[in-house]
Amino acid sequence: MSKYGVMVMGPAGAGKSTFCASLITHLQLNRRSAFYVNLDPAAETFEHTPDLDIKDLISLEDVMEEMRLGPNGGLIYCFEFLMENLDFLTEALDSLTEEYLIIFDMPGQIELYTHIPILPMLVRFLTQPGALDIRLCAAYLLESTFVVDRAKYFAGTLSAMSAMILLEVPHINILSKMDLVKGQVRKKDMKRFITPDTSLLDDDPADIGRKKADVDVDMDTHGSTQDKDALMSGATFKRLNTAVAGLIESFSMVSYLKLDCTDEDSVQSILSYIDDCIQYHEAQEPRELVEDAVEDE
Ligand SMILES: Nc1nc2c(ncn2[C@@H]2O[C@H](COP(=O)(O)OP(=O)(O)OP(=O)(O)O)[C@@H](O)[C@H]2O)c(=O)[nH]1
Ligand SMILES: [Mg+2]
Repeated sequence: MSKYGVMVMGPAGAGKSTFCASLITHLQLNRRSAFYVNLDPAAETFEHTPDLDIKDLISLEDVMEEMRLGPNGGLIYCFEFLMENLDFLTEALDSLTEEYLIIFDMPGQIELYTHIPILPMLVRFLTQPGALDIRLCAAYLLESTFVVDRAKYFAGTLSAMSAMILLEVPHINILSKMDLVKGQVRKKDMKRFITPDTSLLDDDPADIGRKKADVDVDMDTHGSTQDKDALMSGATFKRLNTAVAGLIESFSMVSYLKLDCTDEDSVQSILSYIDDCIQYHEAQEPRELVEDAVEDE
């Protein structure tokens, strides 16, 4: 029996857990079954209680204390431990029917998506035919506020592309928290972020619908604007960004869907893409026909 799932990934604070919560609420409202798997050993609070929580296997706090590791090393240890104890996943997921959408809420440490092979191994295990056989879609979230700093946006896009190449499963990229940039970036300029446009690097920030002064104020919240300007405007930095953007363009793999978790239609639209990617409805249709027939009697 096939199972269906989505793995929600992306950098820290991108809105992964919020998206998982919105998705579950939306599925419940539409009488669909969700199975929520928290794979973030540091996550404390949830809008929906996880059906399976990695913290029941191992907690990051314990690992950091007992192994004397920092948060990133601790997280890698937790995932290595999970890979040695895959029964933890098999026992919980094996009996799920094709009705369920299994939602994996992942941690935000970027190392997990770029530096080490643990995630590809986990995905291979979850999707292996004859075993759990989950039809899995990866959803990679990037914060839409990154569009005010093009270097950050292209770096984030590169990490999304890296995850796509590493995981080798159907993949959608999502610009999250769209409500935060509404009215700040013109629609036609937004299109250039939806499908990355390298010429963005040649523009002045004021040209894409925001004043340079506003962007500098944003930067100031993360550190000294003066220092940042000096560091981030050098010719070498520009060449690096152009090379990164050129790489992204030459692969031509990444484009984004827009997500605003506060908008039900937006969540539905992303869910439709996920359903299409994993062909969820193909397995459900015969069941719905039978139900309709019973109702008609
Ligand atoms: N305005 C707005 N805020 C959002 C949205 N999605 C998430 N947030 C906020 O962004 C912050 C981080 O959201 P999380 O869902 O915890 O992000 P995460 O990716 O799970 O974070 P980590 O698990 O720590 O990597 C929270 O304060 C959320 O309320 C959104 O669509 N709009
Ligand atoms: Mg989270």
